[in-house]
Amino acid sequence: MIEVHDLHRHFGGFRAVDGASVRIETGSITGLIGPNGAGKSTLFNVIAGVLPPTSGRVVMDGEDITGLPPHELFHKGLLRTFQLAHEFSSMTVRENLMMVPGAQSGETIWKTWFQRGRIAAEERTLRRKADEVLEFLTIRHLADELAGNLSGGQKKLLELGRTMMVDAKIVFLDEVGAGVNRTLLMTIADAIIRLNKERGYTFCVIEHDMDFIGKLCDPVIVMAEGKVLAKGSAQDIMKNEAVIEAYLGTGLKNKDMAQ
Ligand SMILES: Nc1ncnc2c1ncn2[C@@H]1O[C@H](COP(=O)(O)OP(=O)(O)OP(=O)(O)O)[C@@H](O)[C@H]1O
Repeated sequence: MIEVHDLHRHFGGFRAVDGASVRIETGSITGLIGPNGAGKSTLFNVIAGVLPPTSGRVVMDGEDITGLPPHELFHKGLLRTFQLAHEFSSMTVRENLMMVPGAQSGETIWKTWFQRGRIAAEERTLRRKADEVLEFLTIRHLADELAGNLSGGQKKLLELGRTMMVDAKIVFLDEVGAGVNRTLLMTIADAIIRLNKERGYTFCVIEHDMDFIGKLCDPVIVMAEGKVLAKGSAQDIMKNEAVIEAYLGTGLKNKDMAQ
């Protein structure tokens, strides 16, 4: 479980996150929504160690993890997905999975230098694991494709696949649906649900598409102006007056909330 206590993140005098307290229960797929500029990504970045907080605390399973750098959180099983780095686009999909830090045994180069047989065995294991991940995500046929040639949605699946190469416990997904076609979006939703049900992953998902949020997330947390405005089931949230009010005038509400 992740507990965020009275978190603030200011940029100069601007309060991007302004005293947010949230709880992400183990085993949940928690949605994080809110109008543009509500502070969702900033909150994510503070939890995932990408940005230090101005004040407040982040606790994971009882342990204070406030301000820990991403690689330490990574070893604790807390991962935030990022768009594929540019340099990985010229590698194949399978190679991208095999390169995930921590997926290897972590031996020093010096030791492995004398154990080439072992490296080969480790590479076979990694390759098998990568292929299992691709199978799970229904993109085995893309194994030898260059990552740079994937569509937006396929890249999202690959990002998800990278979290499966290590023992992720909780995964933060930012704007999964941006630029992804409907069919692929539902493939991604299915993969998230199966990872949650079959492998015990906890997810926290930022997304503007309310169909996607409604299909996937319970509970849904709504942020506005750096604060938590409401928390509840997707159905309740869509009926909540304060939430509707917060979306009014942003142009988002009409498209995404009024369905
Ligand atoms: N590095 C930064 N420096 C200054 N202001 C920032 C910085 N990062 C974010 N902000 C501001 O903080 C506010 C919250 O941004 P944030 O990206 O967290 O919102 P969001 O809810 O994720 O919005 P969106 O849905 O548009 O991505 C915005 O007004 C943004 O301009």
